[in-house]
Amino acid sequence: MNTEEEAILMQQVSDLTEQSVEKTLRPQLLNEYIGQAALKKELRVYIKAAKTRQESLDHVLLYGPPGLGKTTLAMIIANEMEVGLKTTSGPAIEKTGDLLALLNELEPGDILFIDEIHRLPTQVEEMLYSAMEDFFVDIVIGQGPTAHPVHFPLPPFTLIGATTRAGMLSAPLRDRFGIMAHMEYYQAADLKEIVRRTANIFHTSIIENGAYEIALRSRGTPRIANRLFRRVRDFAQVASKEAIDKHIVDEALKILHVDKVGLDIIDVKLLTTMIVQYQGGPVGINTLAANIGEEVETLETMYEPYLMQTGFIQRTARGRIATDLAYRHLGYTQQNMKE
Ligand SMILES: Nc1ncnc2c1ncn2[C@@H]1O[C@H](COP(=O)(O)OP(=O)(O)OP(=O)(O)O)[C@@H](O)[C@H]1O
Repeated sequence: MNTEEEAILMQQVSDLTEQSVEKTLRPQLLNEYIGQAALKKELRVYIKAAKTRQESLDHVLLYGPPGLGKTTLAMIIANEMEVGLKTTSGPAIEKTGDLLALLNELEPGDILFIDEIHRLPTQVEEMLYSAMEDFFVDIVIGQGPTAHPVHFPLPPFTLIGATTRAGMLSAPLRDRFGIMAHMEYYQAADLKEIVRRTANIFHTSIIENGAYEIALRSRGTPRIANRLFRRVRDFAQVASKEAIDKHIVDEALKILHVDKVGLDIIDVKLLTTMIVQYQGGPVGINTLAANIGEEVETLETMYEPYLMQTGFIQRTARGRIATDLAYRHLGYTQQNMKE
């Protein structure tokens, strides 16, 4: 095995470890799901009503930035409804036959969870319309003169779609979801609770100010909070700290280049490029992506939403602009000079 193959294998092992850690950390019921109070309250009503009527839950669209707990929530809904769950993702369903195979396996009331639903091929998406609305699909079997339509009834089921890009969903698909659930970035107080819960699962002591400091730097995102917690825990272990406190969090996150408000190297690179090379903008996302060597989609889904939410950049018709807050945060004046 050459060095490149070894690096790929190591990355795969690390991805698998991350995934299995995520599974362990997933809350199972709404009561254990921290934050998103308004959404949970709504879901409780819909779940209770559907169960009382002994009907399947209406189709649910979960949308919002990555790592906020969409997959977790889909699993919780299945647990609360006490039904089976089949999980897949948009890119994994390549042909209508793939979708049909999934639909065919559903028991009455089951949930089909499609992550990244905005990436479904058009034909597959079109097949979903009648499946969602009237629980049937019409397919054509055979080719040429022998081709004939077959009507395929389905059991009532719930489709839960998750997307980071609700705007990319076609109107006919979007309109077939009866429950639209917008996932919000988490408040620091909720993230602190998530960090404490994770510490508990890992049998690690954490002091209030340590959990809060991780929360403040987690970009409102549980997945990031859990990841930072695990890295800080490594530093605490090597430093033989009995409990994680703010001091060790500060030290570890300095080494990891995560700043006081959670910006990482790429955020800083993005803002600095806007300020230094483009006088704060407006500048197009393609230009920015090319400049800092990242994919446009990565910038649009992982970085931009948080930078906009926290007021570091604004989106205008002519491109992105860096705000005064961004200048001040990075120590620049409006003349692009480091203060
Ligand atoms: N409200 C919450 N309370 C506790 N832990 C949470 C919560 N939301 C998410 N998590 C944890 O954060 C991690 C990421 O959650 P999840 O995979 O559900 O996110 P996601 O929104 O589906 O992300 P993506 O769309 O990128 O797959 C999981 O380990 C999960 O346990």
